[in-house]
Amino acid sequence: MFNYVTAGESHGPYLSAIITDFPAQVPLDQHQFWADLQQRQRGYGRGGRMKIETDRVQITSGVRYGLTLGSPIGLLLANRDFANWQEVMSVWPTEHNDAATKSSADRRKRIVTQPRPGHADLVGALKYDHHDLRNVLERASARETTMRVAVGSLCQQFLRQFKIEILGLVTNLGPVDLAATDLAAVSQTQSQANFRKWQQQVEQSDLRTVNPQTASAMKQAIDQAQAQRTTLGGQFCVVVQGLPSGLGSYTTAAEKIDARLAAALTSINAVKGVSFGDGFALSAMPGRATLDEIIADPDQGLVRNHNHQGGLEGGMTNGQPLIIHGVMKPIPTQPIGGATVDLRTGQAARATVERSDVTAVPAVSVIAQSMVAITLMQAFCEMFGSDTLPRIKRHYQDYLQELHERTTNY
Ligand SMILES: Cc1cc2nc3c(=O)[nH]c(=O)nc-3n(C[C@H](O)[C@H](O)[C@H](O)COP(=O)(O)O)c2cc1C
Ligand SMILES: C=C(O[C@@H]1CC(C(=O)O)=C[C@@H](OP(=O)(O)O)[C@H]1O)C(=O)O
Repeated sequence: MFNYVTAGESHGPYLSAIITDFPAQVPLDQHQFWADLQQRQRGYGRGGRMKIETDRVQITSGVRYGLTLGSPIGLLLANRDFANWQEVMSVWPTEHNDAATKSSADRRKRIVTQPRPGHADLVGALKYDHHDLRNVLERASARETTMRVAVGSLCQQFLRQFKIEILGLVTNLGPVDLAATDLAAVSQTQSQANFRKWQQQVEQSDLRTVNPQTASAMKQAIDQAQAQRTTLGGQFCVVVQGLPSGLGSYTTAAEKIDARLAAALTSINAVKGVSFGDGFALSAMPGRATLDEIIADPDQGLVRNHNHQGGLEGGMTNGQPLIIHGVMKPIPTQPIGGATVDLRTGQAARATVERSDVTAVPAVSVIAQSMVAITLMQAFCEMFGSDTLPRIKRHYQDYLQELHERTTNY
């Protein structure tokens, strides 16, 4: 089955990934690949690290002359910041990595013993018996999501072959909301050309949102948070157009596509909640107002009068646009540090503070878009095969034809 694994520490020499069972004969566009990676880097409110890095991930195997081969696809990216961390992040022993605990030596080695609340530091150190918390935080960092966006970009290029388009956008940042009508304009877009326009608008906005006034209010909120030496969270929405009905399955818990999407999105650092369609608002609605009623259309087959369920029924896509909402907590690292305990002494301390973002909600909307692409491609290949693109296309066309006949000929 199509799958992937990533490796790499935030300030280590490289990030890498291996994708297995990506179908053969899929044309890939290198510029689109890099443009998707750039989207993750450019959001307003990020810290200094994004100025150091240029995430031009290299494809090292599995692709020849722009076409996938069906063999494992290797991805590799050198961390530019490693140049400043060669000693600290050395793979092999160096003269400084003995057990010395003098504070000046610690500073040189950047040993971390004061766990930051809101991070993996404390639990990770106890679980894996690390005494330098850097052994935890380097891998727990969201730097790893670079590789997920790289994998997701290839998945989006595959899905585009089937006219499936995905867009992640920011719908809230701290105190500022995108108006529900603005979001509805995106999620209810009918034509592919218009959806493409929304995609372009989001990609050009450094807040990754669709209303310039909202974007500028969000920027002000970020500037204010920075001036107040704190951070902000927010919300995002991922909209998918052009999906067939039937991805996922009601038959087993593991196959339910809503469960798989929720797992994929909550696997992103700092994402604390996910909902579908009208989501939490459904609880306040009378049941009769929540139905996406079924109507027979002589040309299109069976259509719906609403999309309260966000394109999902019974753990399967139902052919309506997929609408997923997610929430990101505020960046946990605070410039003033949080109260903690030094694990070396047991004394109260302030958490270690390293350079940090003020917010990363625009980046999260890109990562979420990628995770949705990965999850949908997995379900798609389970249903239609994963050997070659032309064969998958034939299976897909057969299925669409079958659905059309079944829902237009009575
Ligand atoms: C794109 C992105 C950038 C992030 N940048 C930072 C950061 O600069 N500083 C920080 O403390 N946390 C940052 N985080 C959040 C932490 O990675 C995350 O909160 C932490 O690993 C703990 O995971 P959890 O919040 O899922 O429990 C970022 C997350 C994402 C997705
Ligand atoms: C490196 C990235 O994000 C990082 C995610 C992150 C964290 O704790 O998650 C902390 C910061 O790391 P640093 O201390 O190196 O600046 C962010 O910059 C990235 O998104 O590529």
